[in-house]
Amino acid sequence: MSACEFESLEESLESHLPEAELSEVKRILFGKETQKLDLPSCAVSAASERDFELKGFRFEAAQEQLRPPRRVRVGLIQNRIVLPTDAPILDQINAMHSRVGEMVEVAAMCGVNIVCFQETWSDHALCFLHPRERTMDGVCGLAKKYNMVVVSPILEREGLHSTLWNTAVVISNSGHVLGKSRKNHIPRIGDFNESTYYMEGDTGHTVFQTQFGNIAVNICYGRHHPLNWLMYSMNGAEIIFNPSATVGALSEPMWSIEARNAAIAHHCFTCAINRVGTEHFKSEFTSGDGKKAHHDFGHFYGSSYAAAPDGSRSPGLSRTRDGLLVVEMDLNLNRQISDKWSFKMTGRYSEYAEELTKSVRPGFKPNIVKE
Ligand SMILES: NC(=O)NCCC(=O)O
Repeated sequence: MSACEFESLEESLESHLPEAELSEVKRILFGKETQKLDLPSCAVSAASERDFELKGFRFEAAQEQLRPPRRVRVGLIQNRIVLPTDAPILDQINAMHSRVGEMVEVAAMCGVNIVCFQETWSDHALCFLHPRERTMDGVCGLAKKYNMVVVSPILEREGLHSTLWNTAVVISNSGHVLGKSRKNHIPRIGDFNESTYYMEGDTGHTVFQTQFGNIAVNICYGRHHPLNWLMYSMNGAEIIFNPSATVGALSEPMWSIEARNAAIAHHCFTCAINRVGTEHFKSEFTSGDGKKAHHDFGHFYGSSYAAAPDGSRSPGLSRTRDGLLVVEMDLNLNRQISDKWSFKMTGRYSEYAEELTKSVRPGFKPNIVKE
């Protein structure tokens, strides 16, 4: 079986482990079990007709006496490209818009309040040639129509000098652009040599206050930087989205750990969304890493999931299919876990800040005791 045919870790465990062992394995691997959401039958049949996976799970929090629950439904959308990479650009754009549009419609049927698409969802190559406004108009319309906050990661072309940023635009459920978060760590690894075309983001660690909670966006490669997650959380993020585009050979063993670890470390929810499929390019390319010239990046393995501050995580979407993951989270869980584990209270942040500042200054001498 090739890497792009293997459906998912969960499916493999379920089909091979005896029932009694399966629940223990899942408890140890995935934490407290997330309950399946009862999704409306119109949504289930629409997803099946439109040929994408639909899954829904709930993270529970304890009932509190002084605060009502703060339940939010989040939708994570992963999708493959619709047309080949050499189809006319406008056809590719339109096809992608209608594909994602029909998935958002199903998210609305499922009562989703905040939806997040994968990194540069309307495609890297397209966005270069494609004025941002066109993408934005359509997405703002969806946000307003469905009363949904939309996190829309795009390629942003800015200003007279055409600076290119890898940006997530956050659109309020009113249909207005609330703001944007630019990718602040740009990869220089393998075929992801993005530093040749994107600038390092300059929007800091912005958090967006929405009707459904305070959200932030840590784009793709930013998830490898623990301090990046920390800073979104320091600014009050209750849910941090990680729209990504990454391939199996490079990052798959890290995928299930990084966003989940951030949820644990910062008492917040995190949502990791990855592209899916293998995309072929007519022209061969190399990335100066000793590999032979090739026509694709490898397999984008999907596997989008959400993680909670108590260390639990939802099952992932498929590694091979388009999908919508609906996750209900009670944001009260963040403070409940913070009261229990107190990482924010016990963290020695001013001490780290002081030592860190010294360590990046010229002449820094590491604190090592030698015999
Ligand atoms: N899109 C992107 O930043 N990819 C880099 C590879 C990775 O971080 O897994």
